[in-house]
Amino acid sequence: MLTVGPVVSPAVSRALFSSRVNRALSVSTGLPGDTGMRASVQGGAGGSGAVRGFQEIPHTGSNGWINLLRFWREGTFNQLHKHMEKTFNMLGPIYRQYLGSQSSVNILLPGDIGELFRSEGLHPRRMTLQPWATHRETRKHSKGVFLKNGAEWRADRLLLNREVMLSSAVQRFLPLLDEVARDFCHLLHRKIQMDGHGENEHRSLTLDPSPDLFRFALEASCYVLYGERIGLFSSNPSWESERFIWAVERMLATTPPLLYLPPRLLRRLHVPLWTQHATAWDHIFSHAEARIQRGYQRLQAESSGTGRTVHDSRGQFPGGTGGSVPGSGCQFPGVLGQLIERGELPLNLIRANLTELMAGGVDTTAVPLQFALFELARNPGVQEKVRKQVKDSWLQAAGNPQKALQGAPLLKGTMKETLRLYPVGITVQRYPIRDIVLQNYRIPAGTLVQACLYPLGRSQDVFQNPECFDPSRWGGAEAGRGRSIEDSSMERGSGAGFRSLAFGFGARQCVGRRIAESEIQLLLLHILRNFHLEVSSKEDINTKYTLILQPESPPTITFTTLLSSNQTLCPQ
Ligand code: HEM
Repeated sequence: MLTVGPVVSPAVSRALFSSRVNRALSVSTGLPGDTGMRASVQGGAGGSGAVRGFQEIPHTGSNGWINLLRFWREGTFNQLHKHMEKTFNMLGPIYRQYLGSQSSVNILLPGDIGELFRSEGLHPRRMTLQPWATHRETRKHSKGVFLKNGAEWRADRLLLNREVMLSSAVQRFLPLLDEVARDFCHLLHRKIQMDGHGENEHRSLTLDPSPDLFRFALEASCYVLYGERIGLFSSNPSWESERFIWAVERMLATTPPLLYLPPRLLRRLHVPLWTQHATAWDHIFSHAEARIQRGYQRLQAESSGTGRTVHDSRGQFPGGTGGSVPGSGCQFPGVLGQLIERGELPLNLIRANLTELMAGGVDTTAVPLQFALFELARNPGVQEKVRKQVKDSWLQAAGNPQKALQGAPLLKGTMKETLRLYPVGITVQRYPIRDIVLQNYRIPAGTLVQACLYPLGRSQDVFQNPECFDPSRWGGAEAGRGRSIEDSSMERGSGAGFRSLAFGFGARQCVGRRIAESEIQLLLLHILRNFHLEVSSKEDINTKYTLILQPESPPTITFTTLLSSNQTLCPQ
């Protein structure tokens, strides 16, 4: 459903855009195009469906198409996070955003966000990424949990949770991720030995670690999903994996501008943006398909002679013979093996979900690692504090990765602090299933509401000294050393549990959360044990939004060795 507004010249619309509240032009009838639902109009000027008395929620211009044109012309799409922050500063903690055919209510305060999540219902819904859905429909691919809704979503999700979210699952994959994180450090040691300078024990090398971080994330994902290493740290990593990393980046970068336009029309018109988007997805699917086939065949080969049966009554991978047993039981066969073995999820859905996990699992972990290394490098005091805890914990844990992480809560604090300042997804969205009241405005059920994480993480109303990178604000400094700096404000404000939301919330939160948390923390743990980090400039890093938040140009870091490569191998 479109938002209807009067036609105005660009100059006039620009002026209106920057005005505080544009009530004069608001003749909006409208509701979220995305839901296809029309929530009841509650009255008030413009009838946008959310009223306090007869006031409309503040907004920055009610014609979504004019706003869209302006965003396009001014290049706002890749600065959407900054645009949101500015708009909150201008209009207060709630505003309505009209963009193309979509309208959303944007909020920022933890108390309001808590209220939103309390009304998400049994089958929470996010904004549909229509370009992704259109790609699946045109190529006749099944959808995975990211794109499904309702009871269908829940059924798949419960099966996936068992393989990747439960603590028993984490125990299975943690050693694999630990192995990949150590290998990353060996690779870095080799590079420093070859190309670095300085004394034997303390050699340094300045480099952009991003390409290796992306390889790390893909290697780690594949190990967990397929139970198999793919050799990305070897001297000649496979070309198809490099292409996969490139394809995920293209797919993400082409998504935001397509979100507000009708993808089916763009497809029919062969608009280049759509073609690029669809081609990127095709690469992602063919890479995932090849991996799944290989994994399946390997599982069959490994299982021959064991006498257990695969539950294959609900479908078969083309080319697979079916009926054999994956895994001998003593080795983790990867999420793929586990799902096949259980036989509860049809094979087309295993394929759909593993492809989503692959696509969702690389940039989302590599990018926060870029930011975390940068922040640790430009805050040497923080770096030392975290390193000290890590080293003590590592000694205590005697090489057990789970114990090592438990004993170093500042690592978790580092990850949370990184995601506070640089949330991968700049918003989390929900459609409340009942009317809710936020800031005294009534929001009808079915309205798209966005919790805006980037402005939230940088808000002085929510965090003390938000500009400071301080992992101990989340607790975890040495025991008995007093309270974290957030303690007092947590008690003061409402919604204390809704400040750290980078992985979303509740039943629909990120299904890859445990994988990502383990990957990020283990890599930081091994890097801090092995290397000292420095940056040449302490200037803030510029960021861009390409569906996820990324550095505009990847930070360059100087790594200096603290341990020799041999010492990394030893548990202590
Ligand atoms: C730091 C890393 C990551 C962050 C910050 C992140 C963030 C998010 C967020 C905010 C959501 C939406 C949650 C909600 O609506 O409440 C989400 C969903 C999802 N994420 Fe992640 N993610 C990360 C890593 C991963 C990884 C490693 C994978 C795959 C292995 C993954 C796969 C998914 C999938 C499939 C969904 C959809 C879940 C559903 O709708 O049921 N993510 N993620």
